[in-house]
Amino acid sequence: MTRVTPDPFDQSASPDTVAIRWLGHAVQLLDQRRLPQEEHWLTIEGAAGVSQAIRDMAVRGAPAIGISAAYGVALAARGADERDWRTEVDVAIAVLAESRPTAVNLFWALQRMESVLRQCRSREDAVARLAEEAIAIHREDLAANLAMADLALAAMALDKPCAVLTHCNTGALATGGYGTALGVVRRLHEQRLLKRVYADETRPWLQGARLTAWELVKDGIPVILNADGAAGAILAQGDVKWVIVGADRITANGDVANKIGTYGLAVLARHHKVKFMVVAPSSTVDMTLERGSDIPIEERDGREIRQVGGIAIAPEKVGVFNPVFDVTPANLIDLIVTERGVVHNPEVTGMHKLLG
Ligand SMILES: CSC[C@H]1O[C@H](OP(=O)(O)O)[C@H](O)[C@@H]1O
Repeated sequence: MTRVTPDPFDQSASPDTVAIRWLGHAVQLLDQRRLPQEEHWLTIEGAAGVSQAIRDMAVRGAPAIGISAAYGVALAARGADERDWRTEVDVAIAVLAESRPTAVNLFWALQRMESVLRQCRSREDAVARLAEEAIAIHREDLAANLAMADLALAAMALDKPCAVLTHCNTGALATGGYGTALGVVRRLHEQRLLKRVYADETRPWLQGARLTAWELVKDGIPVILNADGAAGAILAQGDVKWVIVGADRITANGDVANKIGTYGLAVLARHHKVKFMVVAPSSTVDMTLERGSDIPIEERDGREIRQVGGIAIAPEKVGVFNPVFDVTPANLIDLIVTERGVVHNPEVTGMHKLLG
């Protein structure tokens, strides 16, 4: 099936879900805290607002965080004083870097923006060039997702439709469009190779229930929502052939930080002889860190566990442990797919052969 690359900047040309829009003077973010009840767009005109939106998870998902931060830097140049513009943009980059610690795409995007900033000779120049760079980061992410979907399907070499299971939300909402792991699910569906996708609800923030289910139902892709605790029983049934997830940071040895619960899923997949695939752009690979234990893991407020939708489901005073990512060791992963190529059995070569 031929696919026309959707343009995230041309809403009329693309029927696909879009979560980030660049207006030139502002960035618009589809507020993911309010989905699926409401499609509410935030219009943000400065870097501090973008940083807050990332922190509060109005925008989330590793690539989407990086893209938003890049637009935040572009906005900082626009709003800067003629005399102090360089210092003001530097401060904005520092503020954005504090937003969330785990997804390396944030730091990767800020580094790209910083190196363009270093080449700018005037505020006017910076306004134009930083916006161009942010748009390039956005477009490249969408292109990477489409390329990864092709590479993943080739590696899966399916001769008949299969069921898969996914965790969290790795779709258009989490990326520059189309999705990473969910992009592979979309492509399987387009190629009539998807029986159904099981979507873990993904406690505590419910990215699976609120976002993945919303995206897939909207696009007519057969999805079954399940409690996270049901994943083992689903894999035991033998219907699911692949677990497909995204990533927030992949270290040089092929370890993968992803949404909390991913590690348990990988253990279950190995036990049930189900293949385990990670799909992430090269902007998620951090070759400066050797292993997963080096990755800073974000812990969020205990209210995310004690409450659901603002309603208490546990005693207010109970102690809570709320790490929002875990690390899956390379030896539990069968395949890592990036837009630059595929790594089979990453425990053997790590990411060195592909990106070293
Ligand atoms: C396409 S990567 C999405 C990635 O982001 C998620 O985390 P969060 O919702 O906290 O930003 C999760 O780890 C996903 O795999």
